[in-house]
Amino acid sequence: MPRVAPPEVDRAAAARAAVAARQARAAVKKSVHDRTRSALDVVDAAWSASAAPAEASLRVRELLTSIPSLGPTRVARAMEQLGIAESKRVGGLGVRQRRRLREWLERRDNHGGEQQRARLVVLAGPTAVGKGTVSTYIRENYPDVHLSVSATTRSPRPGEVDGVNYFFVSDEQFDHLIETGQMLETATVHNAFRYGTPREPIEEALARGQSVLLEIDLQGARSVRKEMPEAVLVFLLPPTWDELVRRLIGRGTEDSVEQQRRLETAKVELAAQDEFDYRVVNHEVSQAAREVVDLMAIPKK
Ligand SMILES: Nc1nc2c(ncn2[C@@H]2O[C@H](COP(=O)(O)OP(=O)(O)O)[C@@H](O)[C@H]2O)c(=O)[nH]1
Ligand SMILES: Nc1ncnc2c1ncn2[C@@H]1O[C@H](COP(=O)(O)OP(=O)(O)O)[C@@H](O)[C@H]1O
Repeated sequence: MPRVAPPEVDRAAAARAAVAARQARAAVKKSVHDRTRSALDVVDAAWSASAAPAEASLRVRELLTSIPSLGPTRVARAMEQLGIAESKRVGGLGVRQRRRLREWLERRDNHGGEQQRARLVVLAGPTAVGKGTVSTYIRENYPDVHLSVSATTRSPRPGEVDGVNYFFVSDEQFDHLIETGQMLETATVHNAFRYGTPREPIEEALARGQSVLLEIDLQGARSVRKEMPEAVLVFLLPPTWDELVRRLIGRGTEDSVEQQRRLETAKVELAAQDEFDYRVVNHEVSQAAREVVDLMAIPKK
């Protein structure tokens, strides 16, 4: 996307923004909260119509290391997760990079600047409610969340990439993964193929301090709860039953017999929603995604 040249500088606003920039660079006297708010001001100022060179030319790395509690290593890791190159300046951020950076700073701020405890969140819900859509949104917009990649014995659909959407394995390979203790949970879904969650990438992500999202079926959610009681279970709900039916039919990936079968299963699954810690209604994808990500930050009930 071509970058739009910033409109002419408004002097008063530029001066205000410059103050915000100085604050962001100033000594580490202020609280983490204040510093995080200043950093947010700088990000906004660099992007506002009145962008002043002071904010725009500041490197993101410098901006982040100006926040106490964020050392160079943590900053480098955060920038990698946020998809921001090491040398990037605040004024040179793309729209999505800026949004991710803002959200990341906002979330840190909401938790008093402390590195939040990494959480394992399980997202389940009836067929076609939008689990895949919400998870994809989270993968693309919240890069500091680790999305677990499941193994499955089903074949890839057009456009699906091995290692990104799933690890596509044979029945024998799936057996081997189970026998060697590499799976956190497995289930046969829709009476068809086997699916399972590899254990090691999850443990590694949690050890790094990264929260993890599993998008799995109801049986899988129950197994994870047994194995890891500290996991947070989130049930994604459709706004209405009719909307669920519309989404299933609208997706057009199943024939009408399979659709009926899945809707019967959906009724059973909806009846299990009380087993979950939280319910999120998927009215709108970005909102539902945010609600799920926010749950990674609050203590388990
Ligand atoms: N238990 C379990 N279920 C999974 C896992 N991965 C995916 N699933 C579930 O398997 C079901 C089928 O997924 P998929 O083949 O992508 O088809 P779709 O849901 O029809 O798009 C969905 O309900 C997923 O939530 C896993 O690792 N474990
Ligand atoms: N919030 C939403 N509003 C409208 N349509 C949605 C929403 N979330 C998902 N969808 C659509 O509903 C269909 C089913 O979503 P999908 O992510 O495949 O469901 P699941 O993974 O739960 O089976 C898709 O066509 C998707 O584009």
